[in-house]
Order: sequence, then C-alpha cells, then structure tokens
Amino acid sequence: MDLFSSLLDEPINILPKDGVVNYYGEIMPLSDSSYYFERLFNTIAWRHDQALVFGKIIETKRKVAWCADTIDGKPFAYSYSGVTRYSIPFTEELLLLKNLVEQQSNESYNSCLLNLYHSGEEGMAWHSDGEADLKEQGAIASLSFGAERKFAFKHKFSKEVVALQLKPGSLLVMKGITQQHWLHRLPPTKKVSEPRINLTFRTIDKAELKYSVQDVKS
Ligand SMILES: O=C(O)CCC(=O)C(=O)O
Ligand SMILES: [Fe+2]
Repeated sequence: MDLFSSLLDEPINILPKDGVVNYYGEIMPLSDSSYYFERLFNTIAWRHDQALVFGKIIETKRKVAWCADTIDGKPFAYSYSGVTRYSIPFTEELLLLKNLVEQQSNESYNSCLLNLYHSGEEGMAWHSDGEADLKEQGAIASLSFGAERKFAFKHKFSKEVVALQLKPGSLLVMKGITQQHWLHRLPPTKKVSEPRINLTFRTIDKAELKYSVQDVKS
C-alpha cells in the first residue's frame, strides 16, 4: 500500500529532531485539487516576485500573491527579502481552503502566501520562514496543487537532509522551533514540465501588519 496515496490517519512528523513538520497526505480528492488549481490559476492576480540581492532588486520567474485579512478592504503591507508587498483580500476559494487547513491542522492563520511555479525549472532556494513579522513559532501550513514536486529540509548545523514528495491536494505543516533549526527548499527539476501552485498559510503578528492605504501599486 502506498502510505502517501491519501489522507493519513495521523500526520507523520518527518523531522528526526529540532522541530515538527507534519505531513498529512492528500486532504482532498484529485478532482477537487484539480478544480482548485484551475480556479487559483485563473482568478489570482499573479505577479513576479521581487527580492533585494546585493542591493539590486531582482525579479523571480515564479509568480506570487499575498492575501491577508483586511479592514474595510484596505491592503496591508508585509516585508521580506528586503521588499514590501501589499495584500489582496482573501477570495472565496482561499477562505474555504483556509478553513479546511485550519480544521485539519487545528491551528488558525490570518494570511496566505501563494506561489505559482510554471514548470519544474522554477523552484525556491534554501531558506527558512523566519521573517520578523511572522508570529514567533507560529504554524505554517503548506497546501499543494498541480504538479507533484520534491520538497526538502536541511538542518542548519548537522546538514542532515530530509525530503518528501508533495502530491496535489496534500498538506504539510511546519511548527514550533522548525524555522530556527531547519532550512527548506523546492529544488528545480527538469523532470517536471507541469505547473504547480502552493499556498502557505501563516500568522502575521497583527501588531506588525502595517496598515497601508497610500503607496499601493495597482
Ligand atoms: O512551494 C513550496 O512548497 C514552498 C514555498 C515556501 O517555502 C515559501 O513560500 O516560503
Ligand atoms: Fe518557505
């Protein structure tokens, strides 16, 4: 039996030490995850991401969006990799998926970073999600759609690597001290030509959310 072919009875902590990364398997049937892939692909205002590298702004091939709770529909500002982003409101699908993920993981989230990788040639380099604006040791829930991709963790000190395949419709939750001790990445690969969408639900410290009306680029 393929253990990872469907929702697991109990999530599995794939890390041997210094943190918790729970893999839940597929939390929805393939027909649902295909439906959400299409909806997200077609309805989200995707943009190329930017990062500040050696004082220069570079654009990623991958596209992103950032959704957060808003007040009176006004966007919030959020900074990482030296660049400030502005939130778009949660769409109906995203709210539904947020509820599903909150129920499965028994945690709550107030924002979502969305990534669109057009093919296996696009990935994400080693990093940890330890931005100052994030709630300390808050859970980060990663929901995948579209192409199956490999995802890996590397211990910052021992350099131990743990990897798994992220199936469409699968849920992975990083918790506790994980971000302090482990890096993670989505390795690029020539073996995958199909696109993948990944949603990471997070909790941004409300006090850190900068309420921003002016300065918003449409
Ligand atoms: O695409 C993924 O599975 C992970 C994305 C990620 O690590 C991030 O957005 O911080
Ligand atoms: Fe990350």
